Amino acid sequence: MSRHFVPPSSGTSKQSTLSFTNKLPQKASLINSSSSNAARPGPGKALSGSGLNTLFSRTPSTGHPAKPSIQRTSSSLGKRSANSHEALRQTLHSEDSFAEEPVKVEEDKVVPTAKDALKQAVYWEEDDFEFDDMDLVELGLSGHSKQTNNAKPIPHATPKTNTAPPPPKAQPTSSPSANQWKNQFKIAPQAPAPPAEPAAKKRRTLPWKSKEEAEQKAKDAAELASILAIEKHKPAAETPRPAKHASALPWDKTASAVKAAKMDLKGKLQQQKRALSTASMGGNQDGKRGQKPTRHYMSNEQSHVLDMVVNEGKSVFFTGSAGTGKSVLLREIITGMRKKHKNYDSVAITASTGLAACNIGGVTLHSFSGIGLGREPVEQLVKKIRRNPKSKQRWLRTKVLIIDEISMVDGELFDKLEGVARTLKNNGRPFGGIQLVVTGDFFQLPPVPDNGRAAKFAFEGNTWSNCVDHTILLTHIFRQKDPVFASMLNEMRLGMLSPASVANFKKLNRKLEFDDGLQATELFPTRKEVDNANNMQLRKLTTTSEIYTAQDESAVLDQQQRDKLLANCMAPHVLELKVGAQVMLVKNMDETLVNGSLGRIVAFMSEKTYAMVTDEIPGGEELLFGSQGAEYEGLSTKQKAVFERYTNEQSKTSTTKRYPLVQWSIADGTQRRTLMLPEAWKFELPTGEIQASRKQVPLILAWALSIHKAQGQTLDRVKVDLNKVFEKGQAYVALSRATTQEGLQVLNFDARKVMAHDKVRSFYKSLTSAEAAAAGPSTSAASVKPVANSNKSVAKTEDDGFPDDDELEELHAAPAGAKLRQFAYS
Ligand SMILES: Nc1ncnc2c1ncn2[C@@H]1O[C@H](COP(=O)(O)OP(=O)(O)OP(=O)(O)O)[C@@H](O)[C@H]1O
Repeated sequence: MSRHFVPPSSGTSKQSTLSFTNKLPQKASLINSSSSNAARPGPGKALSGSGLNTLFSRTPSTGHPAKPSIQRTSSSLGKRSANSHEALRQTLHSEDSFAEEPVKVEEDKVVPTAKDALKQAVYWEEDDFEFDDMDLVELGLSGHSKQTNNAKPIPHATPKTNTAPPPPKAQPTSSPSANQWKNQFKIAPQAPAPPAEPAAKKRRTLPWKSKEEAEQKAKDAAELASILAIEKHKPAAETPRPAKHASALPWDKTASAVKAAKMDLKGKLQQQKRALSTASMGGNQDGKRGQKPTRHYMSNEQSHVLDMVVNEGKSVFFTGSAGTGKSVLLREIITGMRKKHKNYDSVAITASTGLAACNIGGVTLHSFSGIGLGREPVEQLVKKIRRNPKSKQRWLRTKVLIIDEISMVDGELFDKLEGVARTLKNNGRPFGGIQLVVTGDFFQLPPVPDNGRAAKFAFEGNTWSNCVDHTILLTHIFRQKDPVFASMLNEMRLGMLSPASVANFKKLNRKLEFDDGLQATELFPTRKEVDNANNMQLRKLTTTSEIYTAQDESAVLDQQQRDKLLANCMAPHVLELKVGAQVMLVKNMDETLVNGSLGRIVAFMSEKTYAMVTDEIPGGEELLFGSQGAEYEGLSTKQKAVFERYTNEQSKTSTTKRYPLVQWSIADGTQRRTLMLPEAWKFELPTGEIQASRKQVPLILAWALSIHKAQGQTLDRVKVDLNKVFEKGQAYVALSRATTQEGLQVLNFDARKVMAHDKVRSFYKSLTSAEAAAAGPSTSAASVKPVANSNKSVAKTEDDGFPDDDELEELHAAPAGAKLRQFAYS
């Protein structure tokens, strides 16, 4: 049965209360007595508790309770607290403790009046029950009760007292009370047992981890050695304290605490290392976790847009010619929006093509919206989405919709999505109140025609002007530093070339030669042309092929869907490489090795050999692959061992996993070699759900590249044959990848091939600069126009049938004609 400090009020409540209040003054007065000799009180007798006196008495000056002195020994504490607590226990537990009874007064003592005593007893302050004091009471009592074996625990308001704390021995314990106790009182010293190291197990580890681990082990060993050196000199009388409450001093640590600290440190160092490598890696896909893009300082116009979008929450379309930093700005916006909107799926990141979506860690607009081909009227599309809870939730949760490469989004599709958003969100504002962040350059690749219907540009959509608060033109070109070249490209973009620019472009019809032997990457409209060109070059090499097959995974898609989605990945499923092959990096690695960097394979080797060559043998890498070469006989024993290891790896029978060692030609003219290990690409929905992932060596053959894949890239060496270019915008996209005229070769330049849409030209005439837009809106969202939807054909299934990037390539490459339209949509 539980016992109550205050008697229960049922039945004789009035009497009980009375007897308690009458009794309290005399007990309380004695609690505050300064007598050090505790008189054992009998039932109803006066209580003198020195232990409690210590705890609750106030210092005259401050009126606060005096803290227990830490110089006390455990025996004195035990005795005093035992006396006081036993007295208190007996008083409180005695059946007549709260009975009305005349107060017995000792003659030589000043007897306080009931009022005075009550005052002293009741007027405790908040900090009278500080943690230390409370713990001490509990420990003193319990410790004593264990020792004497006859005292019962004091009934307590909390069930804590039911747990008997350990006796005051120096063994570490997890009980906070015991730790508290030990931290406050000196205990007979005990020699710490020598740390028993568990038998070292042979750890299995990946080969490429060995270098990292060796470094880590050396650091850990040094740290442990320094700790142990200090441990040697620590005072023998000290008792090791439990790790949880140990001081920061190394000699206060137990062997297990040292080990725990070591593990902790190791974890932290690894975390730091991961963070560092993550920060230095530039992502071309996953903006929120894993790879992060190289950060740039935003220009004024980029900052204006960033501010408008992130801080002011404006719906914005920002555009500008190739190389004005739209993609860089978009990545900053995504980062800002993710910070602003804590819910992961509030910000939907989409693009018109799979590749562009992959570049910003998003999904295609079609995939996000769940409308399949989107040919039905809005009402039917809404029904379709409502039938799919995932699509519906995506729409309902979306607060911000980001669309990259808007030039390839059809105007009708844009209108339909606007209608869908308004209906699903049950919100009459443009796009159902979703903030739109749209970017792209309408002078670049246009939307593909749909089922024989000429495609409209998104800006031609009925709802475009209502949905976009600001349309902003970025004007500073980062990619081409040469103003003449930048202006040549700008004229070409508008399809209005001056005779001087035509002459300059014609001058670029010459063969490019580079000291490093690398060729300019030729850009073609179709993937077929690209594959032919690359394979032809690869076959010319007499070295042995090394095949890398991607590790593709998906927990939610079937194989066909997964393969279709992963076809948008820059890294191919199967990659055939040879020593001497020209390759392009398809992921940002650091400041100098970026998406688009060009290099040549110089060797294939295991990570272990690479680590030995680069770290253990001074100049080993240079000896193996440098221009000097190496005379075997002149090498040291260590060098010979590595060379033999490397040679063995090259044999056909070797099963060691080897990776390509690439010699990169950096833009500043320097060279650099790196061993290329597999990297991961993840395709995620706005909810963060991973649809599919690919792990592959981040390289592609780079003698040739499709214009479609090149869109968005910055390349130092480019070759374009304009005879092969058909679609408006293609020539501009291809030529504007180049950073310099020196790095650009143009075959068959013809001004008539450089075409621009009149509609696009007039649309751009209406745009304002970023600074002007920051001053006020250029278009206003007044009222929402109804969306006309007349196409009644039925789509197959959700996300099914929309042309993938290969098909888009074909469509862009084709001269206008029905044949390819059928290919895409039939
Ligand atoms: N604020 C900046 N500071 C320095 N360099 C920048 C900045 N913004 C962009 N760049 C550089 O300019 C080049 C082009 O940038 P980006 O690819 O973002 O342009 P873009 O407008 O998206 O081009 P495109 O339309 O051709 O895809 C890149 O090399 C990029 O690193």
